[in-house]
Amino acid sequence: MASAPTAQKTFTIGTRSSKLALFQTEQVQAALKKAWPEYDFKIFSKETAGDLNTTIALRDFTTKNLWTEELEELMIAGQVDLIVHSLKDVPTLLPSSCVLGPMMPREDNRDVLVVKQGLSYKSLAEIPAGSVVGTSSIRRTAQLARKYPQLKIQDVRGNIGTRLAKLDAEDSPYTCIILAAAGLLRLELQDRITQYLDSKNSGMLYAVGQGALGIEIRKEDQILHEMLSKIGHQDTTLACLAERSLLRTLEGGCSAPLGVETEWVRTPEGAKNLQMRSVVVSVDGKECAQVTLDADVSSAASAEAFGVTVAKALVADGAGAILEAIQQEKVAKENVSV
Ligand SMILES: NCc1[nH]cc(CCC(=O)O)c1CC(=O)O
Repeated sequence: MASAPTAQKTFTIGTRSSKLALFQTEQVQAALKKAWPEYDFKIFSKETAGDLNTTIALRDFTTKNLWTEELEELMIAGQVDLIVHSLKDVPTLLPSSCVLGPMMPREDNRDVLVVKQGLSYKSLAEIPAGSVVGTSSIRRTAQLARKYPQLKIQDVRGNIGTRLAKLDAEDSPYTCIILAAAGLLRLELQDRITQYLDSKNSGMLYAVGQGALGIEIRKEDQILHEMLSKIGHQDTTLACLAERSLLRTLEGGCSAPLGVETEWVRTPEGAKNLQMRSVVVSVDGKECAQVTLDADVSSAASAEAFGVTVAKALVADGAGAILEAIQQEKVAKENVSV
């Protein structure tokens, strides 16, 4: 019998208290319990600043750590041992004493179209010109403006249930909204998915880390690192590290209009490579930089290096100017609102 790595018997998992966050955390709890039955894993949930603020568009927040900071403080203080996040919401730079552990298999990474109840459109291409699409994501807004300029875009905030209710309300301005497949699938709302969006059928790429869970631990916590390795999935971890390295290198943070699509592909020589499609689009959809590359990625270091390579290629294709323009507009806005 393998020897137990620690005398600690109970581990506390921190999470936001939204339905989706709790559901995801219960999945991690169950996987850990199965892999390490001799230990107990209890859940501590907390509403974060991000949950409490549902009126302001996300991109207008100046602090990037809306969803993560308060839980990180509790972990650094030792009150929780690990934190389960939607990886998409985890900033690319973590506090120096925190790291992400090995990642569990990723859920579907794509965005999806959800059409208002009672309407029969089957795809983005079928939505009539002038219809309103609900999204508060600058990435979705920019890509829609580029590929579907005939559609109007309007903010829709709140958790998944709230957004669906806003879509379906009788006096709703929206014909459809765009959401991540993962959240709907985890909440067993797959019936609401009208169309899965990808590079081939709609040209819509997803957010860095989308569909994956980020499990954050204290950097020195070798024991939890070892425990998480047992439930981790190398292909997911490496793809997500590469995506996050790309975003970090572009320095766009969560408000960058960056879309990605990673996939493990066979090279003509039979090797397994990580392929990354990536796009940076200006908010009005008029400028666009895009790059597709693949590389032999077999370690965290090579995943990070690949992300940097893709970032440099995107900048060479014009991404730098697009991001700079967005940054300048943001600074101008902040000055006005003071
Ligand atoms: N930004 C909010 C958010 N963060 C994580 C998810 C769920 C899907 C995931 O795990 O990526 C969502 C909702 C959405 O974008 O539709």
